[in-house]
Amino acid sequence: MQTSPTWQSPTPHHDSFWQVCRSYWQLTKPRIIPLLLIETAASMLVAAQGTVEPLLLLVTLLTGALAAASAQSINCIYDRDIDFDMERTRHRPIPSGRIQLRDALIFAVVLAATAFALQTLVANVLSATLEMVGIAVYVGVYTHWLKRSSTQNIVIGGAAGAIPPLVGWAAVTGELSWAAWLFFAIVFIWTPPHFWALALVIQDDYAKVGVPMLPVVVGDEATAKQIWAYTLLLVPITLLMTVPLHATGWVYGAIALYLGWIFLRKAWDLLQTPSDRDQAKSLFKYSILYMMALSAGMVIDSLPVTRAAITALSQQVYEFASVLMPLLTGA
Ligand code: HEM
Ligand SMILES: CC(C)=CCC/C(C)=C/CC/C(C)=C/COP(=O)(O)OP(=O)(O)O
Repeated sequence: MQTSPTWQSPTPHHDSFWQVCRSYWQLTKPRIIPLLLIETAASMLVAAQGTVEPLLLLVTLLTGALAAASAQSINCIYDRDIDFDMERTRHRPIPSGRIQLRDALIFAVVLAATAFALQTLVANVLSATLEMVGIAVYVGVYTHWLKRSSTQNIVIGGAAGAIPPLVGWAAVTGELSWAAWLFFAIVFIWTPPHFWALALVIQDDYAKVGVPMLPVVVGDEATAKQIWAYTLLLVPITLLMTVPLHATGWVYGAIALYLGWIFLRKAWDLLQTPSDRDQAKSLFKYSILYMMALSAGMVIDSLPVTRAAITALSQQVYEFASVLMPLLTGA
């Protein structure tokens, strides 16, 4: 691993117990984890058609959080040099010396081992293994291999963030279906617009430490074009959940279409003014809301109460039509 010449292991701190807990909490980059868990839960509910055993749901979300926290901790160890050099990340626990490398590594290994053991015990070995694959892809493919060497770093490495839906599906069914892989594809295609919108805003930081994030290398306009292309691909892909897969119904289909329309409009606006940072920031924020709402749409759609309401409604429409049609046709 290369470390920049400015980084030196800082003098250890002598913090109180609660300060130490806070530092370990920060090491896990906790603000990103809830969305990964929302994806996992949505996938579980779609797989189980609305009713999941509470213990299975709880344990899968807990182990998912532990695995993601482990992955982020290892990322913080690996990236300590560039994190020290970037304003935005300088105050993270390792660059600021609040957590030592060895302690962070032990913490990450304990989290991963606990996640694997608990998930195998309560769910199954496939979902537990997928969590470990998530860590391996984020650390090995994204952080080590691509982050510092390719503009496609977050496209290929972004596969890590798309693994939670696979974990959720496997936890419920013990296998991976087309619908599980489609949910994976949705997050995979969503990641570039999500991250590049933010990267447009914070590109100077990445440029300073030589990380070749797309806008740093190709500029604002080419990045906005890529964002537009991925968004254009994303919206129809989300609809495949309903037709032809029938993993979700029309309620989700309508929600996906509405959310996708807003995403497309925002990506289009950015394409018109690629260097408008407010536009990029707005798209980044919306991308998070989009993924939350899309997952919520899947959950609402899969609930037994929604399914029952749709069945009752379509029966009413059918009855109404069978009364109306003879009147209209004069039969
Ligand atoms: C390789 C893929 C990804 C990269 C490089 C990336 C990068 C980032 C960065 C740099 C931030 C700003 C965080 C900060 O200021 O410390 C962020 C925010 C965020 N990311 Fe991503 N992200 C990726 C994929 C994902 C995925 C898959 C999810 C979840 C499904 C996700 C969810 C979030 C959320 C919820 C935030 C907002 C956190 C906040 O409240 O500040 N990201 N992302
Ligand atoms: C199933 C499982 C365990 C999945 C884990 C996947 C995972 C942790 C995805 C998170 C992706 C992410 C937020 C990257 C941040 O990039 P960065 O670290 O380069 O950002 P930085 O510039 O803020 O350091």
